Amino acid sequence: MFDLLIPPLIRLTTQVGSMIMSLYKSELDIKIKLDETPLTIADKNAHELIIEALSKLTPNTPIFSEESEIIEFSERSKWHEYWLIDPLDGTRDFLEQTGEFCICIAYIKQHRPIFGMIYAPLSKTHYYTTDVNKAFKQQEDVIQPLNVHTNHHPLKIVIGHCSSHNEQLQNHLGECGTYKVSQLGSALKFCTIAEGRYDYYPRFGPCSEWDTAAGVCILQGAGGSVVSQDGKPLSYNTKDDLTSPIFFASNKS
Ligand SMILES: Nc1ncnc2c1ncn2[C@@H]1O[C@H](COP(=O)(O)O)[C@@H](OP(=O)(O)O)[C@H]1O
Ligand SMILES: [Mg+2]
Repeated sequence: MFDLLIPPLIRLTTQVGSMIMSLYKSELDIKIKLDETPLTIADKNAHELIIEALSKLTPNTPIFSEESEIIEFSERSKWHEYWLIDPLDGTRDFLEQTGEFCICIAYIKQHRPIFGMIYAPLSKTHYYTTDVNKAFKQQEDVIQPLNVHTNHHPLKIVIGHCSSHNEQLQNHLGECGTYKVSQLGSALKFCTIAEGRYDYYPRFGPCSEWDTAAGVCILQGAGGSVVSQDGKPLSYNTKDDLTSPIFFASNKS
């Protein structure tokens, strides 16, 4: 199913990415949401374009986006399969003009992501999985398989920009031996492990199911994994609350 959907999804995300780039570095009104993250016209337009296109591609599949109206768990719990979207992940980085933002599209089945696509509009790079759960990177029509790297020495760790003061993270890093840490915005962190550029991404700060689903699937396809503190894979659409737990994304399967 996804092998057939990949070409239209690449066209869609490229188009949405162009719209996002047309607003990059311009002065935008910023609304602060309840979770204290910013919202702009770029997030809203991206949401609308993606919902419109996905509704045509798979008319019978529910779609849930970071910018959707709240859908109560009593309703969502009836879904066995659905699209889970972050139309613009890394809005803060988009506004701060770091280039570290992306579009995330995941397909969830029985509480697990079975397809993921991430598009980085600035570098015009797609990352996606296929029907046989392999992961690929596509840039200017060059397609390369994604494979994690064995641990670098020192260990190459990637974290979010807002994470450096997180006490739990600092304690955890203290147990990581010799490492070099870099900061990067958005779900592109998962892609950098899938590409073999980094080894490990521990996340203690808040984030939501739409922030992780596509990245988890891509990293798994590249031979890595994402687990919560109990060592189990992350589950989706199992509760009222949409926040993701503390997790550890790594180059280990
Ligand atoms: N206080 C908070 N509560 C919930 N999610 C938060 C948050 N602060 C940041 N996030 C999530 O973290 C994402 C950014 O990740 P990172 O810090 O790794 O760059 C944001 O994505 P959006 O930009 O799509 O809102 C947002 O969903
Ligand atoms: Mg996000």
